[in-house]
Amino acid sequence: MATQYLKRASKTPETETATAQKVVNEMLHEIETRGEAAVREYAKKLDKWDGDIIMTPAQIDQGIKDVPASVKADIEFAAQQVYDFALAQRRSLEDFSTELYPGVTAGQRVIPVNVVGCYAPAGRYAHIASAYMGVATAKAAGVKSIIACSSPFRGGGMHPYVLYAFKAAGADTIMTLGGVQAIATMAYGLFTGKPADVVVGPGNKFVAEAKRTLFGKVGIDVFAGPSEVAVIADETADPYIVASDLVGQAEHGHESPAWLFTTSKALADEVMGLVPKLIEDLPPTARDAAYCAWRDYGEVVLCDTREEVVEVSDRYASEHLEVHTADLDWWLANLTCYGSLFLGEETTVAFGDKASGPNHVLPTKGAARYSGGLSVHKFVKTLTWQKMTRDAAKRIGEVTARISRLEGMEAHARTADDRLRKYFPNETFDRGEPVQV
Ligand SMILES: NC(=O)C1=CN([C@@H]2O[C@H](COP(=O)(O)OP(=O)(O)OC[C@H]3O[C@@H](n4cnc5c(N)ncnc54)[C@H](O)[C@@H]3O)[C@@H](O)[C@H]2O)C=CC1
Ligand SMILES: O=C(O)[C@@H](O)CS(=O)(=O)O
Ligand SMILES: [Zn+2]
Repeated sequence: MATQYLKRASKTPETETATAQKVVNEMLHEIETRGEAAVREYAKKLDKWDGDIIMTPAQIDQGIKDVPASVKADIEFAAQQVYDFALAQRRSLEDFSTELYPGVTAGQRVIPVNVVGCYAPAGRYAHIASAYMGVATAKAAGVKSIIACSSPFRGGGMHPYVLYAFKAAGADTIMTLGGVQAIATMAYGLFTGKPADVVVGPGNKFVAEAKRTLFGKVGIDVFAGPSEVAVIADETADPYIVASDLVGQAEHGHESPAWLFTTSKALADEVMGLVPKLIEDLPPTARDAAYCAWRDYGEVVLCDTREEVVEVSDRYASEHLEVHTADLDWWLANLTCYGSLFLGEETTVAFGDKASGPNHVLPTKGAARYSGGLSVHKFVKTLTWQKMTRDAAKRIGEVTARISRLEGMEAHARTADDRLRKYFPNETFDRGEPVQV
């Protein structure tokens, strides 16, 4: 396969994993052992926060009192888009029952989990959109108790717009806590007495590792760490728009990969020329992040054919994937690994990040090979049930007894025997040879 790296990264999304895991394991051990006291210590040490953890209604009102009406309107619009998309997802999931064999009825119920924890990051930027991405989706799923956490913003309390977004989307409890200590608090039910059944939300490498480590004790949405973007572009693409979209996501942080996969050398050359200029033109926080991200993680891959591009792109399984090419339907039909797909120049990752509707909490580090992003599905359980008539137990009971004995499981077999004997005392059945060992 003829692929050529016109720019190769010195780091991969896995580069920082081991360091983060070490920090997270130590913190989780401390929090598991010493509980709320350890959480308060980390909040003070890492985020300079020693105020209340759970916000009272009066503190919430005070925190949002100066949010301008126009900001409220934008947040409400975007939160509604996310809620409506999630509600459409919820409606696509149906309870059903079916007769599998005469007299054997089985079905599924789709029901929400009881308690969820939603995290919205606020280290480098105030992630207003992440606040409604989690909470509005949990609300659409029908979750009764939604606990929301975001870190104190730059040494102060919770950012007022993040707070407003939590409240507008319908959070029941709001806590001023960031990072590992927030994720652990929600998972263990510290301060609230309500351990979350599922903890969701994006975050930096520490947040993502904390969720990964706690998975099992608590459900999680997906490994949603430092943002990634990939753009697929052919000779029909606009190099300026492509470069702008790569830089648009590289501003997330030092560890945010931006990848270009293309069949056009001319386009690749133009984009590589433009990206540093666009980065140079950014304000300081964004410039610093995007500069390091492009330097360490940026890649440009040139392929001969679009089939090769699909292969490369599926291997990277980027969190966000934009396609700027002719024949968009072909790409939609052929690409299989991405967190969310943005087809055509008219849409862009930022639209999905903030306001279009499909969720922006998405898989990173290759997790898109096996999972999509946050959706209503992550907040519901598909539970199965069954019942049967006595007549149906005849056939099912016989097969069960025989298979149980073939497995060496005599006690299982006897539960079937008992029923056959009780319901059909005058009949004989082939129930297999009793297990002797
Ligand atoms: N995959 C996805 O769906 C999304 C990912 N993101 C990503 O979320 C991330 C947000 O990161 P941040 O701005 O940092 O906010 P954050 O809220 O995730 O992290 C801030 C917290 O990190 C903790 N922390 C900082 N340094 C630490 C250290 N040395 N040891 C232990 N804990 C430490 C602090 O407690 C602080 O509260 C970005 O990487 C962004 O790309 C954002 C939105 C969506
Ligand atoms: O990684 C992501 O999903 C982010 O790009 C979302 S946001 O830009 O932080 O809203
Ligand atoms: Zn983004």
